[in-house]
Amino acid sequence: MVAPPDNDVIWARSLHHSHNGSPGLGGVSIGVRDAEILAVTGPRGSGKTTLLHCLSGRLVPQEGEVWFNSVPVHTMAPRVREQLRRERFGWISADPELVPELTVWENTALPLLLRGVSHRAARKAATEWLERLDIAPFAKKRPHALLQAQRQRISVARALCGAPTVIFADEPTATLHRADRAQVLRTFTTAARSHGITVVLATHDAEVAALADRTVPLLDGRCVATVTLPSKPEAEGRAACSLSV
Ligand SMILES: Nc1ncnc2c1ncn2[C@@H]1O[C@H](COP(=O)(O)OP(=O)(O)OP(=O)(O)O)[C@@H](O)[C@H]1O
Repeated sequence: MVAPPDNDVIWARSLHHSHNGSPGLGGVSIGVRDAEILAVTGPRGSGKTTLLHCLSGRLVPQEGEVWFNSVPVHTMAPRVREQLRRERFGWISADPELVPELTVWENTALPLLLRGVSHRAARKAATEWLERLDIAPFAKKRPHALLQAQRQRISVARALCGAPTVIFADEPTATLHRADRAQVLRTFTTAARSHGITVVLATHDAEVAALADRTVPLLDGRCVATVTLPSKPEAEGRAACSLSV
């Protein structure tokens, strides 16, 4: 095994994975730097979800390596991988995947409660994130009483509440209306940047990808290029434009 570069939080080499014979990934290598927002883009079926599942340890690739902070994930026992995901990663998908029996604040605080943080401290942290996402008034309600857009905000709050090292966001705003989408994404990316959270964001939406520092386009399960976006005022020092295949 080749050790990954020190400055990559997530590093993967030559990932291959097929789903019951249907090709998902055909040899993807990727490095995700500390505190960057990386967009994985591509049309439907290009392998974005499969890649995020492999990078986050949800799925073990049939071939290839995944490393997190220089620790191999692909060789971890399932329980260790699950612990890594619970303690260091956050996950947001297009479908909020909330626990229907729990209230909004309990759903938000879940990553902390699962780690044994006290109810009082977990509730305080959850309330802060719910306020930032403008859904604090619903804290005591259950998910079914909320609109889809509000439920999606809870799943964003839950991912941030766990103070993870990396958040994997798979089409996080695909089901939201345009105005909602812009606000949720702005809150999410601003929070990730201010807390130094690395984000791997899968999207087929160019407007969403434009919020990232760097874009990795996929096509038919392969990387076609890596694009570093022109530096923004808050991203001084990044390369103006680079292209590599
Ligand atoms: N559980 C599965 N069973 C069978 N085939 C699958 C499964 N999951 C993904 N695939 C196939 O793997 C390929 C990559 O799918 P994947 O969902 O990773 O792409 P994607 O870029 O995320 O697409 P989308 O934007 O539609 O979610 C597609 O051809 C898809 O049909």
